[in-house]
Amino acid sequence: MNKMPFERYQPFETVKLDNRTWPGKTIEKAPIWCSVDLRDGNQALIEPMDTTRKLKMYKMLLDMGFKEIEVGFPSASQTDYDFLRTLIEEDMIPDDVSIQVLTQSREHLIRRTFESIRGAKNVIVHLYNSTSELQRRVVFRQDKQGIIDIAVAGAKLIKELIPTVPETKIVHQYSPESFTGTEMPFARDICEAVMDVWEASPENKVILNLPATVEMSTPNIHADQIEWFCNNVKNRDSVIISLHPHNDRGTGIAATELGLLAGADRVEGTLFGNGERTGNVDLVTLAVNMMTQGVDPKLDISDINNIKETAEYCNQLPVHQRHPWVGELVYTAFSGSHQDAIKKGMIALKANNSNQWEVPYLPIDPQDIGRSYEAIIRINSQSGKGGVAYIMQNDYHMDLPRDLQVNFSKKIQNIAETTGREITPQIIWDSFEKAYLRTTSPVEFLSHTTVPDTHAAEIRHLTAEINHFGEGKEISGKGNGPIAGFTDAIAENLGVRLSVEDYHQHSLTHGSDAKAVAYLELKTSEGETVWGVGIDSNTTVASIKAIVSATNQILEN
Ligand SMILES: CC(=O)SCCNC(=O)CCNC(=O)[C@H](O)C(C)(C)COP(=O)(O)OP(=O)(O)OC[C@H]1O[C@@H](n2cnc3c(N)ncnc32)[C@H](O)[C@@H]1OP(=O)(O)O
Ligand SMILES: CC(C)C(=O)C(=O)O
Repeated sequence: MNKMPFERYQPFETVKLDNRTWPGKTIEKAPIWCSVDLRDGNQALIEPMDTTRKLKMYKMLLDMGFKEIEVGFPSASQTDYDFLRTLIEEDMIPDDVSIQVLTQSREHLIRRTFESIRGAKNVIVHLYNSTSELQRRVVFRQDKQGIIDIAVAGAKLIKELIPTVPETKIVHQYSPESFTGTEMPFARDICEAVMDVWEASPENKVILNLPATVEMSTPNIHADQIEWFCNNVKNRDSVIISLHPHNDRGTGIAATELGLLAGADRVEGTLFGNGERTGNVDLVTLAVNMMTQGVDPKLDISDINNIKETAEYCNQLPVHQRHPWVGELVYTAFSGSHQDAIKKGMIALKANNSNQWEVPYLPIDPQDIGRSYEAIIRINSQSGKGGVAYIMQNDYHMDLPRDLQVNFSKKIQNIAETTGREITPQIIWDSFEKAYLRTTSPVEFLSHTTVPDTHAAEIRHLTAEINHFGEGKEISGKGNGPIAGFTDAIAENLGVRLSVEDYHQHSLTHGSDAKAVAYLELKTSEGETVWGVGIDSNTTVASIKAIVSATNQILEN
């Protein structure tokens, strides 16, 4: 085996943080959410959104309840600029919503940014420059002071330009881009230098956005960095600490949740995690995660399928079938023991009549976010009797007795193994009909009458009209009821000897056209078990049809 070149990489440096508090905390309220779909998400697309797509995304973000939306990098592209002008000129920004615009700390870009926001009511002007040791050395070739100078120059120009937009309330935001790759004391120093320019105060809070521009460490280190920063930045009550995690290591959600425990107030991210490389942190997952802990997420995710379809349209990228909370397969169990537990959990839930959700393998009620129960159980060769019984119950209202479940699931298992394919509810029903509902051929029941015996009141004589291999026939027998009388008639007239071992029935529908289903476990004279099932509006006839079905199985085998 080839050795992996691990020696080319260094472990990420830990943060010296005594008495960290985040491990013992829980998330108790939603953060301030800021969607960056139209900027960070958009800049990572194969084909950036056109105006139609941008508007569709923007409107959906509003519908979801976002109050802060980064609408673009207006100084970087004419499309972003024009889109912002459309939002402002066509009065498409609600009064309680702030639009956010990104700019590098470069004079011409900042000036153009201010031109783009003319006429808007609430704008977050988002200034950034990169601060990590690597970027300082390789990209900017500047020492720490040089990097602080870039940030301060941009901050000063922004302050200077505020009078040019008198109708606009400006909130300041600064990002030490690549924060997580920056020495913490330097990150603090550069942020404080910018805070000083903007005169941050409790009344004039500055947003300090601390990006994990590239996710490079385990989430606990991210949390330590955030807690360190919250503890060490001056005038904590004058700043809003914002997270901007990416997902390079696949732990963007964990890093964000731990970052919130560590003291952050705000989160920037995108729907389903679109964004550079492996994406920004996924705000939908974060919000639903919160809901699962009994916390109001303050975002409306009640129609997650629509959010997904819109995001897929706008981004022209699919959302994975296993994506948390939204993927096509995430509420579906294929494996037998999961299906059995889900089926029992759903029954228990109904019986408890409680509002609290509690079903094994289903961490939320799919209906709470607009998904259905339709696909929670699907059948393949990994499935067991519980799953098959669930489909019969859920899709066809047939509550199979346990021994029939065992008998039937073996047949389904056989089909699944032979075909190697998923077994749809329709195939399950067709197989059930073929196996147990064989009520028309070679024997078909037409009608029956019973009369009491003239000597023994408990004995009744039954006469039945049947079709037998296509020919009308009258058969008769006796017993203590119509079922016993019919099995006797079948034995005497057709030579098929059956004894009833077990009997279950329930109604299938309600109202005047109500039907009943009867499940009969019968034994042949050779001791073989045969299950027959009959459906009819008359419960006695349903049972007789079940005997007919068992008879037909024997006659045809
Ligand atoms: C982590 C993030 O996602 S940050 C956002 C990134 N998004 C984008 O880049 C999308 C939009 N960007 C663009 O369209 C372009 O990059 C523009 C219009 C902003 C700038 O274009 P250009 O000036 O032609 O080129 P380019 O981006 O290569 O400029 C790099 C220069 O800006 C400097 N620079 C980069 N970022 C910053 C910054 N935040 N503040 C100040 N200077 C910066 C670089 O050091 C470099 O300087 P140099 O030319 O002296 O070496
Ligand atoms: C501009 C900043 C916030 C950014 O997009 C990043 O660091 O990923």
